Amino acid sequence: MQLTDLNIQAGRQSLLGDTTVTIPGGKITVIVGGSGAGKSVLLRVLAGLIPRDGETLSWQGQIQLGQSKSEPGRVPRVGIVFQQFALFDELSPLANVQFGIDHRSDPGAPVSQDARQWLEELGVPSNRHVAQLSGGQKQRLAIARTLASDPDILLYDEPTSGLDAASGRKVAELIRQTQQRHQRTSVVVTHDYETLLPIADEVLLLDSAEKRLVSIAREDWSQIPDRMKPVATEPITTPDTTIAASSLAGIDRFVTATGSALIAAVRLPFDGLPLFPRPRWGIRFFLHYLRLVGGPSAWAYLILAGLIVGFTTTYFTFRFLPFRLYTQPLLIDELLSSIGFALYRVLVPILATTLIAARCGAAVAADVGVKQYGGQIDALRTLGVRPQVYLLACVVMAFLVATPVLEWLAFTAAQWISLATFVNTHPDIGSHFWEQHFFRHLGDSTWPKGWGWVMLKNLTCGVGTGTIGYYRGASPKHSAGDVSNAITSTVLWTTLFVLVVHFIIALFEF
Ligand SMILES: Nc1ncnc2c1ncn2[C@@H]1O[C@H](COP(=O)(O)OP(=O)(O)OP(=O)(O)O)[C@@H](O)[C@H]1O
Repeated sequence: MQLTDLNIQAGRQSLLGDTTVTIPGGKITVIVGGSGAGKSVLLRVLAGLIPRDGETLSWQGQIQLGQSKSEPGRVPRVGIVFQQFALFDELSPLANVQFGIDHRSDPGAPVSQDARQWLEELGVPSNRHVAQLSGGQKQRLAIARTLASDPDILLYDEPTSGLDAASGRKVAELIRQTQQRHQRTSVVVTHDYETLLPIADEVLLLDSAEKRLVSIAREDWSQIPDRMKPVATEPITTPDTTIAASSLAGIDRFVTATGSALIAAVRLPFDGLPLFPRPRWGIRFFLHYLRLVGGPSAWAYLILAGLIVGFTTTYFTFRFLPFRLYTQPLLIDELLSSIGFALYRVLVPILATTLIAARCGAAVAADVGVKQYGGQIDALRTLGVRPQVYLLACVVMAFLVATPVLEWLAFTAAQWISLATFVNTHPDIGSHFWEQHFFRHLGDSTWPKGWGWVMLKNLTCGVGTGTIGYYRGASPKHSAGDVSNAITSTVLWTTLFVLVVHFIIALFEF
């Protein structure tokens, strides 16, 4: 791997200036440096996770990754073992590794070993949930998943951090063994030089005073502790949120930062392509989001909402009718058909889509936000998967299916309670009269007149809610507070979006 004139900035602070260095292929290079020197940022630049013109982090220069070992013309795959592991928590250890295998750099190449063999090789129990694994086991699982995806270059970010000395040595040994067995170019960044220098073929020091990567000859390794100095940080400038309208990256950043449903909707067909590199993972993610958006807890919400609106409209319309004794016999059929019309075309759609926007939008923002904060979205990228393909496309499809179903549940409940209320308050008239008139303005009770308008509202609100939730969740997250802010702003934006959609559609509908 060849780095030429590499410059990296974090805000106004320069982390690396005009650095030219070669990282030897097929060997372990350990990059050491003081805390805050920029080791993790450098690794993320090498992994392709930081755009050149990022908001707070940016870089210039050339990074030549060399040749792919399996296919000389192809850009080499860079795999990364993240400091915080970035495992898919909702999947089992076995499924985490299987995901790596299914998205390996060369899908046509034979699989060297199956997921169970990878877990056995790296000593990870397969019968436990990811959350129940120890730090060392998670670290080994992260290594297994990355190796299973068959990268050409393997990056390790602080692989021994958070481990005791004995576990740290085991992980170091494991890196050495896997290197010998699988012959990958490996780059390890660490400040734990005592544990990791013994496995190094080459050592580079990220010299924070010189802002350079300096190669340290083996005979000088003993001087490393003295040359590693913690770095005084400069304040990070507030990002300039100006939209670079001309560049797609600028649009991407704007959409991610604001969850702008309109722009996202225009981009949606492009974001979703190619649809699912591996269909079975697409179906798995789709079912995950379908459960999240349209699962039984959502049914309870919508049925309850339908019951409330169906009861109040039917009961109070007749209860507070002026001069009821005289007017009711004249108006009762008209009122019933108006109630049916208002419930079907306006009240239930608004109530249902607003509830879906708040509840399901927040659920998606939380799910995607945690994936962003926990590094799972970056992990997807380094496994060669565009997160929009599995996450955004599946979120939107889940909303397309769930929104009409939830709205139908709410309307069925509203219809049922309206009938029950009417029969109870007008026992002498009965249910047949209700049935005749409730649907009078709607025609058929199975495909009522105007179902196309209702569907348009449902689908527009569903797609908008899903995209806003996704993009708010996927915006950069530096703390748990950012996840919480994304959820709050999703609720604000999705409910506003839904109300605006209803207002605009109503202008054409009536
Ligand atoms: N997303 C970001 N936006 C702005 N600045 C950042 C960002 N991430 C890191 N930095 C800054 O870049 C500098 C280097 O951070 P980095 O995490 O790479 O340090 P490190 O060498 O890995 O340190 P440590 O060993 O303590 O983990 C720090 O000053 C940090 O504040």
